[in-house]
Amino acid sequence: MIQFDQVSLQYPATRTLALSSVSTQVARGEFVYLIGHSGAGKSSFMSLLLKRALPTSGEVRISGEPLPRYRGARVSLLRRRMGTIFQENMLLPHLSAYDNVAFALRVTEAPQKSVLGGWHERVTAALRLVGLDHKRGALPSQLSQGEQQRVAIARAVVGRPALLLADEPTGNLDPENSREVMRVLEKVNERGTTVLVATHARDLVESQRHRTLTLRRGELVRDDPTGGYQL
Ligand SMILES: Nc1ncnc2c1ncn2[C@@H]1O[C@H](COP(=O)(O)OP(=O)(O)OP(=O)(O)O)[C@@H](O)[C@H]1O
Repeated sequence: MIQFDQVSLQYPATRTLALSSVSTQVARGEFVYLIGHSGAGKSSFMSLLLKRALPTSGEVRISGEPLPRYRGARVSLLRRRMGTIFQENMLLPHLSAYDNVAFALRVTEAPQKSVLGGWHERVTAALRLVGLDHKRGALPSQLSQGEQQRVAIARAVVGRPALLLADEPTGNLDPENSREVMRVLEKVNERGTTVLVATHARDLVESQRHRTLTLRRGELVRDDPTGGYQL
């Protein structure tokens, strides 16, 4: 699903070397944590996958295809095949939980295809997956932080992405809500979506174990298939 081959990323403005010769692969269907101190390069790793940044050297491939070959409309297509979740859930404040999820489907799918696909069923299924169908009419301000983050997950997966990228998805949450969000991400993974989670949440990485990649000052220093939080 993801292949990094000797990937380095240096930001031109500051000349910061955010990633240094990183090589790794993530297979379809895996659940992988990306950990490291602040500034270690986790978000930069994600930015390359979203083609928000280009490697200074080396190659990033998704589904076997080098990312630089993706241009224009194909970049949009690439992003549609990826769901994203960030620390700030960025829900639209004036739309209900249901409409936030439906809106995502509307902007990512061709209209005729969506009609055939049954929007309503898909939005309902996504809200059920995160356990919030009963709150479908609530505005984000009427939901707890944890519930808002679960709506954000529903929005990220309603288009059935092959890959879900989550950058600090539990950053704003208390331990109970954090565990719940991680359980929902595991459910998404069980349905076949490859999940990559960049996180500082030691407790979660320790308790809900998955393969763990550790970055240190831009270098990939550890790849542990059994997981555990060791920086
Ligand atoms: N747009 C940018 N321009 C210049 N330097 C950047 C940019 N984004 C990140 N950096 C630098 O690149 C390095 C890696 O940053 P990155 O955001 O990838 O780390 P991180 O592991 O995600 O950190 P955190 O856990 O704090 O979010 C840091 O030294 C950072 O200051």
